[in-house]
Amino acid sequence: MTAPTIVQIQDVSKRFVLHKHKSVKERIVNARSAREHREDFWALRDIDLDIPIGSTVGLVGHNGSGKSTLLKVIGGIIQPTTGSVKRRGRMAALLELGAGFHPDLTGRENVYMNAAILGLTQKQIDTYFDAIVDFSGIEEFIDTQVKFYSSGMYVRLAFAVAVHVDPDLLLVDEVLAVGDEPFQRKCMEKIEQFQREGRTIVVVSHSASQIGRLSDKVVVMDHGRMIFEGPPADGLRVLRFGYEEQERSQARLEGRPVTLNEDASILGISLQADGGTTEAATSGAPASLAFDYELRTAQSEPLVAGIAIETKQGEPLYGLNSGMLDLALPTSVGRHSVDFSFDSLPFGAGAYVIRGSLETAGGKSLDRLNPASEFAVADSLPGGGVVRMPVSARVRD
Ligand SMILES: Nc1ncnc2c1ncn2[C@@H]1O[C@H](COP(=O)(O)OP(=O)(O)OP(=O)(O)O)[C@@H](O)[C@H]1O
Repeated sequence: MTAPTIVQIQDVSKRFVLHKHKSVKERIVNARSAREHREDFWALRDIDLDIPIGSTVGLVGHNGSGKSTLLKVIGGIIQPTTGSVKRRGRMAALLELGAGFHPDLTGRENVYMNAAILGLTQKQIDTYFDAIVDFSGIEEFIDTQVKFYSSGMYVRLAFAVAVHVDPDLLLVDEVLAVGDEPFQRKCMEKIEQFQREGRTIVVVSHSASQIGRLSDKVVVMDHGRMIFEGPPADGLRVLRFGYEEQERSQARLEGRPVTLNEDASILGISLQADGGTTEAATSGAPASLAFDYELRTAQSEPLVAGIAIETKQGEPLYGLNSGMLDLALPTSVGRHSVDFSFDSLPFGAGAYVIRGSLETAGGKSLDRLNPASEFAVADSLPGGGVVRMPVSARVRD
């Protein structure tokens, strides 16, 4: 059974018309036809997306890929050129700086105006007002016109209003990055509270760790198109390495047919412990990574095998290649294996992803496997965080 949706986006595209002014010279030369040049620009193309009630969706993508436009379309702040958006429930949106507040009004007046726009009655706003100001931490400036606010103060107040109007759907666009560290933490805690309360959140962020930590689902935008929708770890990998690479590696892991590079391919990279391949390791115990590759053409240049270990959210933890160890790899046709051995696995309890690359010493990529495999670590050493170190302690005095 699929969860009921709070937002349904069907076949949405958004076109902007760009007005390109000709250069002065062109205008003089073609004085009579000196009208400006209009050009269509599609910021969103063919978007279909259902957002289930109670989910947190992270919108990611490179600059200009259409994340903010999609968020504004979801929020009804801009209308799509084609397609439809259905939304239910009360919505609060924290979009780019400058949207929402009137510069000439004071913080207090803006809180009242903003909360009223979001559907609160005068009485409800009176009830929430102190909590809003308290959360924002800017009570000293509440009677100052917001045009004199710093961007951090502005975001503090806007976020405080957004989270106190009891929204079913909260839209957040990057603005959290503006606040200082303690305020960001406070916002994250509030967002986590919203998640526990079953509210729906759509967040645009360039911070992979924020997206990885918050989202149940990631949508990757690329040139106005949605190129991926799925688990955050996979989405973040698509963002970093591209859709093609993620798809290819996934297909290879699942044994689906893919066209391999003619010359060489990585057959697999797996964790070895207690004499066999495993997906379960123990922190502090010895472990090794077996890197298996096949050459179909003999290589004239030396080869370099690279491995990387990351968290499931794609945060890099460790990288190594055979070149750093001055290890000469076989370059003849056939299957070869390299073992990277570690005396003690330094990771804490959690799930980790291995990826790898095979290239020539001159930097030509022969193959990449990303992800190559995953493993889970169980703790045996005391400590917290991602890293575990053998430790002892004694009282000196
Ligand atoms: N009002 C507008 N008129 C014309 N073009 C626009 C308008 N709004 C956005 N665009 C264009 O649409 C594209 C997508 O913009 P959008 O702000 O959605 O990207 P984004 O993925 O949020 O980028 P960023 O990470 O840089 O914030 C950009 O090329 C942008 O210049």
